[in-house]
Amino acid sequence: TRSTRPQRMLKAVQKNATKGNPKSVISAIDYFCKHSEWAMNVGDEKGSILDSVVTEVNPSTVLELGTYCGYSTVRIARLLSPGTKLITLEFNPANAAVAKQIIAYAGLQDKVILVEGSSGDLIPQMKERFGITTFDFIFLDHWKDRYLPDIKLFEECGLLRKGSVLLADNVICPGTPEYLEYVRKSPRYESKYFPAHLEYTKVEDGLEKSVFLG
Ligand SMILES: Nc1ncc2ncn(CCCCCNC(=O)c3cc(-c4ccc(F)cc4)cc(O)c3O)c2n1
Ligand SMILES: [Mg+2]
Repeated sequence: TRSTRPQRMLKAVQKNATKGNPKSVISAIDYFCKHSEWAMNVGDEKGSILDSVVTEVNPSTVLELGTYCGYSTVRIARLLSPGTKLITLEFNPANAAVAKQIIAYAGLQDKVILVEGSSGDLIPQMKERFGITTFDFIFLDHWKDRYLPDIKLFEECGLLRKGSVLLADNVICPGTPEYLEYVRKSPRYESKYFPAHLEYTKVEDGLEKSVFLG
């Protein structure tokens, strides 16, 4: 049967990247998406903004919603301090299987906990299953209509502390209007928009960074 796009992306990584070299894995995926097949990774332009926010926060506890093939997982994990792990949630088992192999190819498997399931089910389990009190950094890149219910879930579950940083992908394209309205209007968040483009295109998109004020 025909291979899937994530499987072809994995093949491109295994062919063009150097094992244990995260930067080469990132470049191989970006090359594949620019020259072979578009895929919904955060990409290099928005990825550089992601890098700068992760570096600035230097988080000890990290959560990613929507692993897909592991591109942003690799981008984040490569910047974490020794001993720090990131938890990434993916509900599609086939994508999770590809992501696991791409993360391992980058040599970052010891810095990543990949959990299969949906954010709505897993967020309330974070404390008991992973001993998390609060998250320092959260990257939202999953179902766009889950961004708002999930940020409210973070508040209800006491998973945010004064200074927790949430970074949301695709706030323009495909768009997350209710989420944007919430974080920009709420007195409990300080929000900032980083303009960019939809990965590998000239279409307008951007990242919204929201700091929880407690
Ligand atoms: N709740 C829950 N919990 C856990 C989960 N794990 C996975 N999922 C489901 C995630 C499904 C993929 C999400 N990502 C996107 O849909 C996405 C789309 C585009 C895009 C596409 C076509 C265009 F023409 C233009 C833009 C670009 C992006 O950068 C995107 O990130 C989960 N859900
Ligand atoms: Mg995205």
